[in-house]
Amino acid sequence: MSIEQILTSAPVVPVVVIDRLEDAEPLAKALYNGGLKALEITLRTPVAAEAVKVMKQAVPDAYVGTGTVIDKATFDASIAAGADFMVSPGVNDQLLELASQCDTPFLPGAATPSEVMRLAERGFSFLKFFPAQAAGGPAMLKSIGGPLPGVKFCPTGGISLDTAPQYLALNNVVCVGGTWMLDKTLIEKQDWHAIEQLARQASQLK
Ligand SMILES: O=C(O)C(=O)C[C@H](O)[C@H](O)COP(=O)(O)O
Repeated sequence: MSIEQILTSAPVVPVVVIDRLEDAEPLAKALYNGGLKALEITLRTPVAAEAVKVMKQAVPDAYVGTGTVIDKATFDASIAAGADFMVSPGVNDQLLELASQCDTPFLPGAATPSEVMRLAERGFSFLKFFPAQAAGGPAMLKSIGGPLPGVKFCPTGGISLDTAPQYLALNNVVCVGGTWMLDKTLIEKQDWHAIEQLARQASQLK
């Protein structure tokens, strides 16, 4: 399994912040049944690593990865949870070293041409562009694609249902990350049917 296969499995990667472990199974099923095949579970809450394990069992054909991988602790926690891939908002030397010794696909983050070039030099041809909207949005990515056409991106950060198509239209974008389908009120109410509908809407974006 490669990061390319994972990122091309659907146009949108939902970036999940999970607060209640009991939500993990129905939430994963709603997202997957709605057509979102790769799920990024941020390691920002106490139950996140356990939620990854639960989700992998609930939707065995999905790619369940971790997000907010920022240091050795979060890297190791991802491996221990059986993550199918790992996403970082940026990168550092320690993560590059850990990733080079590990088969699990890793998607580091970059927001400037120099960061993109350094990661391309290390062999990465797929990167997270974060924080997408704040770092210049589609115009910035289009500009980066001029001199650096070989690197493809999953822009994430501040992207909505309305702005996602502007990113997806670019040659150097494979998918976008977002949280808009994870409506907090619907999750609070455990309205999984409505979440599935939002996921389906996202999965049909072009
Ligand atoms: O946790 C990480 O590793 C991150 O990089 C942050 C996420 O990508 C953003 O939380 C996306 O959230 P929105 O801006 O609502 O789309």
